[in-house]
Amino acid sequence: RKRINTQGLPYPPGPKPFPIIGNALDLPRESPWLTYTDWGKTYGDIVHVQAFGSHFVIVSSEEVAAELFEKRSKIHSDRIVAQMTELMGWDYNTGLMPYGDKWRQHRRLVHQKFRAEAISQYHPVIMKNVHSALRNILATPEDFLVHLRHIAAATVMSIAYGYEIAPTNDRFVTIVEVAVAMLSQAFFPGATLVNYFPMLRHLPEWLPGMGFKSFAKDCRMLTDEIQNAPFELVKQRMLAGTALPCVTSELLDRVEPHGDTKEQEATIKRVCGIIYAAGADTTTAALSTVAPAMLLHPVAQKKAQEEIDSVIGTHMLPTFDDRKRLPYAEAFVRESMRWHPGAPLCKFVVYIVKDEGEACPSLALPHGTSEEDVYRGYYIPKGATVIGNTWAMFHNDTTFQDPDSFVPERFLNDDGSLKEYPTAYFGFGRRICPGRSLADAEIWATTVSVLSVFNVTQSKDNHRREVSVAGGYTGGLVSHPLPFKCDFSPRSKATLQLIQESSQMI
Ligand code: HEM
Repeated sequence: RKRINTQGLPYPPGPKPFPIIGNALDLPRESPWLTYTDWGKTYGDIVHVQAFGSHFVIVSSEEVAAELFEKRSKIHSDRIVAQMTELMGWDYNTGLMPYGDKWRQHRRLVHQKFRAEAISQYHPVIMKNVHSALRNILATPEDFLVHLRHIAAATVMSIAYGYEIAPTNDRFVTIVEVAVAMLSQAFFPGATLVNYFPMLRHLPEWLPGMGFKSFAKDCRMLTDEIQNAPFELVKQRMLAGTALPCVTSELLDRVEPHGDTKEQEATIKRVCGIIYAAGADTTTAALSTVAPAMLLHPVAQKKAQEEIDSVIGTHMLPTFDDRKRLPYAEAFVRESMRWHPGAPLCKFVVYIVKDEGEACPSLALPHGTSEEDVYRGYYIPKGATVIGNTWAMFHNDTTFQDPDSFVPERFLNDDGSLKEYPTAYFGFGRRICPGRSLADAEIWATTVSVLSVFNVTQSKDNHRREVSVAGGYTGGLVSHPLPFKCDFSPRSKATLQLIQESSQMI
């Protein structure tokens, strides 16, 4: 299909396309962020590639992101839905819906429940789950990643469904993890031919090359279950009078009996299904960065601990009321987010955590254009996929001097007060993550609580030699650290007691 450049203007610069297939052979199936970053260095902060008539624009600077995603948000807030997304049943997801009335309706509901002013109602559940993780880390420190990951899933399931997840292998959590992993394999351009040639979906499954069909069918069963299973559980509990207050029960209470109740319930199912799908795995990935951030940066770790000790003392665990009084700890949290941005639905490079640490690139969930646009004299067609390269923005040395180093001080003014914080971590413009205040609260509470009670250090072997940290991050739409070893030791007798007694604090 040929797309006409109606304005006769050049596309933004990029690698030279071949006839018909365009840059299809250049588009990487694996680790696209590496190639995109190289293109950014070669061609500039706005790059264009095309494949089989589909156009892709890659944005590598905050300046271009602000112009396209903020100032021109009316044009740059669509999503280009890959065929596989739909075939796998992921199109129920607010984040993957095209810009329009249905998206607005879903987004409004998520916003009502998760806007910044609404988050304090969730502080107790966040702290309860953080404290429980501290006790679990004390009991089985070797499973610290499991315990940190539990915080996100437990919090979001409690908020969405009033449901307490099992300590391990929870059924609902597992379904989301598997379905997100499947999406991550099939979502990005170049993952499968059906994303370029939608008509392939009509060919029979037994033909060679049609493996995507059974893959999509398996995933659809999971995406149906994500929406239905916890929703039905809440309905049963409401009938039995045992439901705990949660987003699902509150929205069900507001169902208009004289309206289309089926459609209203379907909307609630989709919205709550996405809170749990968008909010668990992403936050988990961010929380998992707490340990490498502390382990690899002992000086910053100690400085943050000294601040916590001097402001709160060693006989109390931090609370949200302390947040404003801990600027260095806040800067530590922000630097962890910059150093390893954990945007969802993005690909990260697998990296080895060496002593000095290496960062992971990420790409935020791509936007799409609903109209053609002209920027800096370049033509951007309607229906183009516009990708904000968060990692490139967080790791450019103009904004962040020596970007691969972990320096919390970069977020502090000379007087110790906090500087403004770049928000690209949570995406851009009208599609910016509506759950960001909740996620931010969880990341802060977890980091500061772990800092307050534990020293995180390198593990030692039987000969008391330090075990080198050989870990890394998984690839995929959401990236998690690969298992690695480190020691969590209570900082003192007082902090040991604090952890042990933390269950009585909320
Ligand atoms: C550390 C955790 C999280 C990160 C890094 C993150 C990041 C993001 C990013 C980068 C986007 C795409 C923004 C864009 O298109 O420009 C997004 C969208 C979204 N996020 Fe999050 N998120 C997190 C947690 C959450 C939580 C806790 C929730 C739910 C309560 C949530 C719900 C959503 C939804 C519904 C969308 C789709 C928004 C839309 O397309 O309009 N996220 N998130």
